[in-house]
Amino acid sequence: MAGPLPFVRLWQARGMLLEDVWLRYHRRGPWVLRAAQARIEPGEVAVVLGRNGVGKSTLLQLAAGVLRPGRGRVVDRPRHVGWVPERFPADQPFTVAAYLTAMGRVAGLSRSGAAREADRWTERLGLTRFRGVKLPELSKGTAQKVGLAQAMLRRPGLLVLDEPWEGLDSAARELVPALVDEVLAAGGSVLVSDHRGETVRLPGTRRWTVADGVVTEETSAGAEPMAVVEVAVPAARVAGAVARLRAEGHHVLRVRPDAAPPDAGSPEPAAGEGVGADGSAREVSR
Ligand SMILES: Nc1ncnc2c1ncn2[C@@H]1O[C@H](COP(=O)(O)OP(=O)(O)OP(=O)(O)O)[C@@H](O)[C@H]1O
Repeated sequence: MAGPLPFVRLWQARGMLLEDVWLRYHRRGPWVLRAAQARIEPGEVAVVLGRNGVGKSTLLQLAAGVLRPGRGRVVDRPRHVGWVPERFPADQPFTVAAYLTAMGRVAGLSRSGAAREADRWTERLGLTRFRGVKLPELSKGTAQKVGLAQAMLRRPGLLVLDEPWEGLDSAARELVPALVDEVLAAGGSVLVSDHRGETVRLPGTRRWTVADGVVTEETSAGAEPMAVVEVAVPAARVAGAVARLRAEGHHVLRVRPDAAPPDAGSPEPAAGEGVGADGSAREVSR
């Protein structure tokens, strides 16, 4: 008998909710957002749309916890949030390696864990030769990559990307969908603003449109009830199976490489089986 089969589970999860959120920058200033209401589920991408200056960045910063609402609240924000601002603040006197290691520590990693993840992401984003370079000396595109790396140091339950393609070279732009996929595959969610239409390359199911202070949400899944399915596939065919599930519109949230399905003898799991009592379920079907 071959080794254990990878194990994929489908579930209905509870997501993050912006509940009646209002924000203005000054006490007597105009409200930038009024009574914003939006939800995102684990394993989903929400694309934030709207014309320049309408409040997309403001909405993303509220979701990320960078800004606090004047009224209303953000419910069930994941513990680890990766925030990539539109412009990485490179005016800090650290080298790339020192900055990323320090950010890993801020994210709660151990000293060795922070150094290891800083190394891993430096390499992954093609920043190795900039390790010893100070942030203010970086080009805008390289600094943006440092911004991406810091957001991924501790795998985020919510990754917030403000115009992530701005300023990146084409090789780095190709990486963005892969990073998004990784966050989704681990059961996280992704919020992304994009005025260039690059999000067609992402498996986006929700659209949050901001206009005149109001957020309107659309989702292709709508309020449809979600089915719970567990799928075991031979290890060598994981990539193809995941690609097919995605192509059919399912959300693949995580592949567990070494778990045996608990009900391998039962081809039709009972309704509701696997729904996240232990929070470990990892795939949504619609
Ligand atoms: N720190 C701030 N202080 C005061 N006003 C601000 C601040 N940040 C943003 N604003 C204002 O809030 C409104 C929304 O700005 P925001 O940056 O959220 O829009 P946006 O849709 O992301 O714009 P863009 O597409 O140009 O990035 C704008 O009128 C902007 O001038």
